[in-house]
Amino acid sequence: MEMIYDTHEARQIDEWAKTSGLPLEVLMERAGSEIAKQIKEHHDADERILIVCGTGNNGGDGYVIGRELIRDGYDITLHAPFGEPKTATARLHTRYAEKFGLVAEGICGQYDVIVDAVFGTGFDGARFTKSVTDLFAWVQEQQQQGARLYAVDIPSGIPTDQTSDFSGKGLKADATFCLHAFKRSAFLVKTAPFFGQLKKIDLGLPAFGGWSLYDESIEPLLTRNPYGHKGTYGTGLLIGGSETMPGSIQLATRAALRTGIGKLQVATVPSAQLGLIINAPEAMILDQTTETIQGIVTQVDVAGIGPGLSSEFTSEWIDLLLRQDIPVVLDASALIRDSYPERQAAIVVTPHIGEFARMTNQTVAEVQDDLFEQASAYAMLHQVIVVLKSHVILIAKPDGGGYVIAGASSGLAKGGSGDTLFGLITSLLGQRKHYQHLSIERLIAMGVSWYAQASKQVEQRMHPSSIVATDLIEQLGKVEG
Ligand SMILES: NC(=O)C1=CN([C@@H]2O[C@H](COP(=O)(O)OP(=O)(O)OC[C@H]3O[C@@H](n4cnc5c(N)ncnc54)[C@H](O)[C@@H]3O)[C@@H](O)[C@H]2O)[C@H](O)CC1
Ligand SMILES: [K+]
Repeated sequence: MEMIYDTHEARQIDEWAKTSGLPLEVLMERAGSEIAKQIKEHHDADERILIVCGTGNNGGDGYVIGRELIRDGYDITLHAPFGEPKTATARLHTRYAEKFGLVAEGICGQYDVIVDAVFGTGFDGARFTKSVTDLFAWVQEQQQQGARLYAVDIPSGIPTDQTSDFSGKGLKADATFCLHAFKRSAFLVKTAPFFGQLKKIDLGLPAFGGWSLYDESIEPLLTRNPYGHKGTYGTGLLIGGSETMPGSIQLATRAALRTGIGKLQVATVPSAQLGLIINAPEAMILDQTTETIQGIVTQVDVAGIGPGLSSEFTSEWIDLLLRQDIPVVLDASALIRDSYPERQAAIVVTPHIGEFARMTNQTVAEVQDDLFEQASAYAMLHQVIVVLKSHVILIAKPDGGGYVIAGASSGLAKGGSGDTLFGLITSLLGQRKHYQHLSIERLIAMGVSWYAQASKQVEQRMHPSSIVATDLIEQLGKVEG
């Protein structure tokens, strides 16, 4: 799994390397030479390559890249618009690069490739001077004339951790070489488009830190125990649906049934019951009353509540579920609590970004700007697992870390997707006994990955605008791991 860092973690790993005996000069050498290698794989020595270097270590990386390329006979111009790098590490590499004939020059004419080594994690957005704006405008002009732009670590002008002060001004790369770990802003809605293709550069450091990009195989979810019976895969209870919103609970039910739960009980209203008889005859149907829920809750392995629900008893039912020693999934209209009881079994909340903004008394923009921190803060404060649905899906763990699942189809940005994901997560948590080797958060991440992969596959046969939740549910069974 690839790590996702904030500025603090990026500094910490540098510090760790230094105190463990590996100086920063070596990391810079690795970063620059690995990036140069990748550039050589895609470009010939006769292409005009410009490397623009800043005054910090990002600029130092640029000098190493330039040195490696010039050594191999590439046509390199190195430009340092704000003067030579000032850090000791970068200066060491500047001096060494000079021995290869690499010195800062002026810019002239059109370039085929531009390497952006101006600002990395040390960029200060509050200091946006005219010379920076002019430099960015010049680079953009070059891009319009056909230059390809590669960013080192982060596209210049882009903040690393959160985007609340982001001016919208920054270089827009075709690809970004992310050093050692991805940075948070590569997954934030305002800044993600600036990164282009993400390429991880291995610096040989150990994995460390809280957040990672979930990219593991979902194979374990698709393998069944040949000696299993329906009891092996748990019994789930879903509570949802109302007379005006009978559809959501049907989608949730069908998604749960398609993702392996052994038995499923669904407490819903009469109009939704009718739909379930036709569309999900495998489910067992219950009345949506306190008495019925009280009776069944002691006999299930997981309970999920919320989709399409509109009842004056919602709060009472949530209390009932939380009193049992089983995982509980809260979605949609069940996302109404501002505190949660201390308990052994997991509590999972699955808000979309709008619901999460309401739950935390913020605007959607405020949440989007600081997505990782917001999700982590809620998970840690309330000791719950947060599945936050945005353009990416974050799974925040109560210990402060989490997983990001990216790459789902844009066709999921519509009604019904959330109900599907809720059904899937509830179903997997009901099968905990079968998946004991996985932590609950990894099980959820794998489930979300299953959902994202299915959505991508549906995209191969229909336009994202046309995809509906039903297509996705059908596809779940066809994903191969
Ligand atoms: N482990 C790793 O990932 C490694 C990363 N490396 C690279 O180091 C940079 C971070 O370096 P740092 O020196 O801390 O900061 P920057 O180079 O990003 O920039 C600081 C530099 O820029 C000046 N500055 C900041 N904001 C502005 C502004 N708005 N206008 C003008 N000037 C500005 C500031 O004064 C400093 O001089 C990381 O991104 C990686 O690329 C290591 O090379 C290897 C290990
Ligand atoms: K950069």
